Amino acid sequence: MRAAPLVEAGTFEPETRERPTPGPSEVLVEVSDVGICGSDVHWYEHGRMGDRAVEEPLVLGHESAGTVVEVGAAVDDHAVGDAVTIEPGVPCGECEHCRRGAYNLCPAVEFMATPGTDGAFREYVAWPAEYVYGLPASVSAREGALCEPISVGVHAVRRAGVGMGDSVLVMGAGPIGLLAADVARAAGAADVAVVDVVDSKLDRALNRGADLAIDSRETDVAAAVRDEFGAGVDAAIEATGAPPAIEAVLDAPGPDGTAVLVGLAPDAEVPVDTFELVRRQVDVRGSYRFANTYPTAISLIASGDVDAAGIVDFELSLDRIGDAFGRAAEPDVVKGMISMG
Ligand SMILES: NC(=O)c1ccc[n+]([C@@H]2O[C@H](COP(=O)([O-])OP(=O)(O)OC[C@H]3O[C@@H](n4cnc5c(N)ncnc54)[C@H](O)[C@@H]3O)[C@@H](O)[C@H]2O)c1
Ligand SMILES: C[C@@H](O)[C@H](N)C(=O)O
Repeated sequence: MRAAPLVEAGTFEPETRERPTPGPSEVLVEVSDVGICGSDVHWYEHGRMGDRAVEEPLVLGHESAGTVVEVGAAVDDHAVGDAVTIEPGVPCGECEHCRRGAYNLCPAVEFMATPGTDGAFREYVAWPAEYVYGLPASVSAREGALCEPISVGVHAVRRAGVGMGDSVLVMGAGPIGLLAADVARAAGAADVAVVDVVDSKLDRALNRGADLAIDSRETDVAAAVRDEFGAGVDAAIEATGAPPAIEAVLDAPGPDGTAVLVGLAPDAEVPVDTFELVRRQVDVRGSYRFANTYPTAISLIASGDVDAAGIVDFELSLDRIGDAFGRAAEPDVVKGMISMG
């Protein structure tokens, strides 16, 4: 099979590998569509993420879908020919977090496209059937692959406790922000405001149904929030990782509101006005990856509540993976994808 591992920062070395054989509880998926995530671009540009480095060739890509072509002997809920999406993290199933259902916090999780666990920029993936989900005919493989970033949005919206009639501020109109905005609306939000610093992304947020798009280069977000929502929003979701944006998100909720931090800012220091957070009794919550979200993500696409296809700017074939990563890093691109065909 064809695979395109990253061998060092900036270099993919496409190669031919042996097609994997699924274990008894696994299925073999012929991959058709894979999204390029910001974390893939980070690995590509830097060859490392924090203290983890690419020391062996690493296949990137963890937003994937395709067709089942083989099933292990113990698998009875998938059949050859099923259209499926693959959840990229396989937790241990035994630790305290796994046992209480919060398997996104499993310290032993094997997550695609991190050192030791190859991702999906390859023709075939053998994966535990438990983390492979059937797609209805109304959901394309391209959309199915995007169940992964939708899952990040579903988890964030659940963490935010968004309910009917709520006002929600989403910071960032990248894939996570745009999809989280759709999910918040589906959860019942009456008002959704999206903030970004790129014109085309603000336009895209409005075209997808945001009630308000705030350009934080020109507008003070706190003032805009007070103008529009009085004391503040019910929930604010941070999906940029930019320190000023994190500050604004902590400032956006009104009394008893919630701020959910999704964006990653590994080395940043962010000033926090704890007095204000206490006075307004704001819940500040982290949101890490996702757990038990794939069925919800699939039904949100099928119902039309989440426009997954609408975030995609381009799809290139695997042999153009270097070009695709170059384009994916451009500021006005929301989502690039690789097609394996
Ligand atoms: N917690 C998790 O499990 C998890 C999962 C996936 C992604 N992430 C993180 O979430 C964040 C969003 O992911 P993404 O893939 O959408 O990233 P992205 O970089 O594609 O999108 C971020 C958006 O924020 C905008 N932005 C940058 N600075 C801003 C500012 N000061 N004010 C307003 N907008 C600003 C950018 O223009 C861009 O549209 C990233 O930090 C990513 O690492 C976290
Ligand atoms: C959750 C996933 O999308 C994220 N990029 C991660 O690696 O954690």
